[in-house]
Amino acid sequence: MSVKVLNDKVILEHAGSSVEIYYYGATVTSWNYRGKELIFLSKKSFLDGTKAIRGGIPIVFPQFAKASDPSAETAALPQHGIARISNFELLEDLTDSESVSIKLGLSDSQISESLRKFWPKKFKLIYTVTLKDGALKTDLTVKNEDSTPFDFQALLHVYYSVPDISKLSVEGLINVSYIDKVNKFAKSIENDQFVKITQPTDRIYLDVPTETIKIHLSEDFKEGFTLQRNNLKDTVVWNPWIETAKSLTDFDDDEYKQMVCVEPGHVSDYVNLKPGESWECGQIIEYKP
Ligand SMILES: O=P(O)(O)OC[C@H]1O[C@H](O)[C@H](O)[C@@H](O)[C@@H]1O
Repeated sequence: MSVKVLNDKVILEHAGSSVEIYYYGATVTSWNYRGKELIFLSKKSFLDGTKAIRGGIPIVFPQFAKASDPSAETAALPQHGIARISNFELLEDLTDSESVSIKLGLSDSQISESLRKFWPKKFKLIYTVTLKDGALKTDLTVKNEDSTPFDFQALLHVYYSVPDISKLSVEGLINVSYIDKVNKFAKSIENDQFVKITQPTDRIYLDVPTETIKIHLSEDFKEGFTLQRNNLKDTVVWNPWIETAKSLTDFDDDEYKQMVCVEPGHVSDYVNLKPGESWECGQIIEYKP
């Protein structure tokens, strides 16, 4: 069990597994389970802090996508906000017999002037990443350190590594309403118990009541993940598929076959946080080999 602190990232090791977290965006870029990589990271991703990391688990805050309402407080921010393109600092590491974890922090004083002017709020983020045997837990706390309330959205943009997209299915979304971003933002209801990805997919599932979402990697449902969400009511499912993959400069043309994003978030409206108050959310991902 150990925590290795390097110049650009921290590596957690526990029971033959490891997790890598870059300071840039506090982005988890790898979860290696006893020799097997479980998290997708594009081979064309930038890792030098010049662009958001393409893959891993970027943190979306305080705005998901671009704000649709031009009067939103976060409307001037770039796509997916500030967190994924800012350098977090290591606050502490904590280990016990069952897990190893670190806390990373980001305050408004640590973000660039050019970003701060788009959202001039005083805030603090604390992000805790915990590795257990077969489980990865990530928790985010948002603190309002300003003198007035502010609005925000938050999402944990997990890119799962998928051996073969044609065998993948996501379970736990049946009967849930969703906004279909690839169909002019039309609202639909999910009819499938096992959602397959066979085309460009970009859906915001709203107010998902399911306690555990399952991501099946194999058709016999043996290998896969279970996802438990804390205080994240919505879930985005994204795969760019062929044409969008080709248009992304930091994503290889064929990589859409090896990934799926299942992203718990609070994105269908805003959280309004009062001065001095904190808001917490998180996820626990368990891997079943
Ligand atoms: O290309 P990015 O800014 O990293 O966004 C990647 C994707 O994130 C989310 O899944 C959104 O729902 C998609 O619309 C978006 O394309």
